Amino acid sequence: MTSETTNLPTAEQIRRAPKVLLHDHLDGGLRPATIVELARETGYDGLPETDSEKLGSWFREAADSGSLERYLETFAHTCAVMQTRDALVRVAAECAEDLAADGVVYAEVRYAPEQHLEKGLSLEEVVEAVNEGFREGERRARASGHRIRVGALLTAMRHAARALEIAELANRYRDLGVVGFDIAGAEAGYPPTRHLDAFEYLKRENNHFTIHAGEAFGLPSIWQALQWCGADRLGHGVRIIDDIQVDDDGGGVKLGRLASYVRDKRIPLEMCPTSNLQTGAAPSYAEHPIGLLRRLQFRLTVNTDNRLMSGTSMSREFEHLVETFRYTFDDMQWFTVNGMKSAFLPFDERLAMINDVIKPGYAELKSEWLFPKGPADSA
Ligand SMILES: O=c1[nH]cnc2c1ncn2[C@@H]1O[C@H](CO)[C@@H](O)[C@H]1O
Ligand SMILES: [Zn+2]
Repeated sequence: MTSETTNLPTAEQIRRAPKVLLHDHLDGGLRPATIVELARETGYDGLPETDSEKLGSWFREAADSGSLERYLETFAHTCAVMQTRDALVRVAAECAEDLAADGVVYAEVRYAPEQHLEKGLSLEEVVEAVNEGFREGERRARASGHRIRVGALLTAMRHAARALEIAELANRYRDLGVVGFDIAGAEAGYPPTRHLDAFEYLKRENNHFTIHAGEAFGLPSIWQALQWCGADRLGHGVRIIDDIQVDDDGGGVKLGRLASYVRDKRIPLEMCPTSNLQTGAAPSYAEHPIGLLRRLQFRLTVNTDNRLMSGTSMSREFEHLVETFRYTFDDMQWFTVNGMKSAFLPFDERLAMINDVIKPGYAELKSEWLFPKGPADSA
């Protein structure tokens, strides 16, 4: 057998490993250079920096605020340049391309259509432009040797009052590129039950939704999202650890009723470690609840949340986890299979992705240590 050290995935192997992403915001993942260009083209003069490198740093620093509310303020600039059809197509195409280049084989990318109406687009035009961009990005990825499938999640903003309308939109575009629904925005003061009508509508339509809950607010938010609203998954959900008691010596662990329910029912948790560090939902990678929840075998998935604001990617999230928790390829595969199991795709397609793409991909990576590297490998 190989030693533990040689068994740890390298950064390059992590990038090549097939990955599944369920929680990524379209307006949180723009390339800085694209923001600069779109601002110039569309006449937006509110950017804090016009040099793309400085702008990238500005987003990371401004988002690193320790508060979700301050973190969310940075989205004003990305949304400002995503108000035309062409801009939305471009941003969506680049998103799919960037994810594919990072080894993501399946992604659900979310955005709030209601935030892209300032220049006269209708909700339908927004959805169609983003879908067109995703299809274009998938084609470009394929042309450069990567395969990715991208589905859209339509988000309603929790402080606003358009959730039912957006849920109906998600239902109308079901099977046409939209795979589900979500609510996002400031959590404290905006409980998920404010939008109960939207969730009840989607349930009657046999549709899928996830809810941002248990990020900036604790157990009541998770409880409402699951037991009142009926969420299929939880965006973040890290505060579920408030319902788990660990003995001082780290030995005994006791789950409360809600934590037991989440684990027993295999409710998928969309973990976004770097984002949680920035908003103050977790103090450090080492102390991030993902470590404990992984040991307790909750159904965890690894996600980026906002690649621009967090200066991250799926590979980088896994690099941090490998470094912190010494996760192996088996752990990576476990998270990835969990992601695919929890996707809002039909069951047969999820199974095929697991058996025909994910498992063979990890088997190949795990076998690499058997074959000594030769000169051909450096090509
Ligand atoms: O981690 C998060 N928690 C809550 N809301 C978020 C998070 N990241 C982004 N958004 C919000 O979702 C909107 C649609 O994509 C973004 O504009 C942002 O306001
Ligand atoms: Zn999010």
